[in-house]
Amino acid sequence: MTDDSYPYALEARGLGKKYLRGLALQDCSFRLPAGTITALVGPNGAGKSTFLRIAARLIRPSTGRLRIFGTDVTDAAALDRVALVDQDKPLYKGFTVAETLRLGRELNPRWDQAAAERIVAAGQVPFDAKVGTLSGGQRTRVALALAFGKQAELLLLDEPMADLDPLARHELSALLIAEAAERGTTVLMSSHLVSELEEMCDHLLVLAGGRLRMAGATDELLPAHLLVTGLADPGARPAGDGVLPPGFAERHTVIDSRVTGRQFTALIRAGADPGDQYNSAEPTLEEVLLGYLRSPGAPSLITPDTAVTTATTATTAPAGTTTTATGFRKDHAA
Ligand SMILES: Nc1ncnc2c1ncn2[C@@H]1O[C@H](COP(=O)(O)OP(=O)(O)OP(=O)(O)O)[C@@H](O)[C@H]1O
Repeated sequence: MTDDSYPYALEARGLGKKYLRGLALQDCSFRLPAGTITALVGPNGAGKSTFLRIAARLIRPSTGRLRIFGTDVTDAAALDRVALVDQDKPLYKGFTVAETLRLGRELNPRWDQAAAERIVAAGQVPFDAKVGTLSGGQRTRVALALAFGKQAELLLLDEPMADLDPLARHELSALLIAEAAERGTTVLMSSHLVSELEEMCDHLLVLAGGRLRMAGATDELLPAHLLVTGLADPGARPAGDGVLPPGFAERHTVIDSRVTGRQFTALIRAGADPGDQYNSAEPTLEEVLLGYLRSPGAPSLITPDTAVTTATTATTAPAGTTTTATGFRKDHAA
């Protein structure tokens, strides 16, 4: 179960990954409090799967460090505490569902057979069916059953609901939240389905172009922004800051702006009052996410509970080397 004495499930400092084709992740620094359910959001190719695969020890970071409940990810001890449900859901096609769960039981000393069976049974997946004959959604269910059976403290889910029908998605999300809440499991899940994220997640991590754009609790991030609408500058081009009234971009940190007809809409950081001549309201999660996804160059926002001090973010480890937690622990122990 979760180590109550260690407050952070994940702590990344200057984390980066370089593939032969280029950088997939660069200089990511943040921490996620234990017990949170976090949405990992970003456009295609943003680096989400790369981050999840580093956290699951499937690939090594090229730079920086990642700690899992205080243990460096390069330490094999971190593996017992983490389960990843990968986009590809690699399972043995020739095994039946029951044999797959038996394998899980034999490989994991803390195996919870009842939890694993509950997840399979809720989808009426036959225990004697071969995995290779299951639909994509049924395979997802078996992969989630394996992850929950393992009783991992940190559950990493890479687009877990993508191939589920809406009913199954709804039922499985509820089951997942209930199971996670009962055990205090920390969940980090990537998804493109904002409605699903809104229901399930209390924290957000937004990546774009391999860089961290936003991190924090949703109930802090949303009030940190305002969605402002008003009359667009009539002489302006219909794109970018040009649509905004004169001086607006100088007075506010503008994340994204658009024009529809004669109206502009701007997502800005809350702070200076935009004034009575505009309508302003707290944006929804979808409006904030769309704003950051549309404007990858916008200034990033990392809330204090997810920020790490920058003193050691420059620490790097060459690809393929084993890092130790020593300096990191010193700076970071709560
Ligand atoms: N094994 C690999 N070798 C080379 N490049 C890779 C590899 N895996 C990923 N990449 C590249 O790294 C970048 C990030 O990929 P990643 O799969 O992490 O993105 P993602 O955010 O999960 O995207 P999606 O939403 O499409 O799943 C992409 O440009 C991708 O092409």
